[in-house]
Amino acid sequence: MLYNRVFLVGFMCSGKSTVGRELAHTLGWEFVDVDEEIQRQENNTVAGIFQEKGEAYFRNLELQVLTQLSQRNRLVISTGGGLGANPVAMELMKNKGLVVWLDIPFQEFLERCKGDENRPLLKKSLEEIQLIYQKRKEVYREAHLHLDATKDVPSIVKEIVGFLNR
Ligand SMILES: Nc1ncnc2c1ncn2[C@@H]1O[C@H](COP(=O)(O)OP(=O)(O)OP(=O)(O)O)[C@@H](O)[C@H]1O
Ligand SMILES: O=C(O)C1=C[C@@H](O)[C@@H](O)[C@H](O)C1
Ligand SMILES: [Mg+2]
Repeated sequence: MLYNRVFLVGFMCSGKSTVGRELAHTLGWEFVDVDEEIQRQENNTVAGIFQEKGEAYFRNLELQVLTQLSQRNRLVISTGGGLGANPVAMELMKNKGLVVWLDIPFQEFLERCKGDENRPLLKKSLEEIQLIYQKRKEVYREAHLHLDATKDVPSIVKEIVGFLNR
């Protein structure tokens, strides 16, 4: 296989954590979710880190954790919604593995994500979130593989495995 790592990127609630876990299981690889790894290292929630240390601190930590993880092999890495939209992170991921964009329409994001207390960005107005959604696509679209993430999880996993084995 050409790749040792798969990075999943996409907007909030596109399914990065859900698909990542299933994909790792199918490949027999390890799975790490960057948000969960940060929460473990900081012994705090994402919302708590944003509140107590600020967003810039969180964004810097995301990049550090991604760099550490990019040195491990046979690993599926689910990124946070903002990390995959950082051009520096995108460049790093593309050099280190297969980058997959899980793409969902804005409406689907609203339905899946509404009411989630642990996502600080959801405190912004709908107009602001929609702008962030549009802007992030400019970076997400640099991924190697662009998938319709409204499909069911097993179909998405199958597409990624098919691409890895092509
Ligand atoms: N393909 C899918 N079809 C239907 N529901 C899905 C699908 N993938 C994920 N979901 C659901 O959408 C919600 C968000 O999924 P998940 O937490 O995996 O997204 P995420 O991309 O990791 O979000 P975040 O950016 O906040 O980390 C969950 O309730 C999950 O069960
Ligand atoms: O879209 C974002 O900017 C974020 C998404 C989540 O995965 C977390 O990383 C955090 O809530 C920020
Ligand atoms: Mg997640």
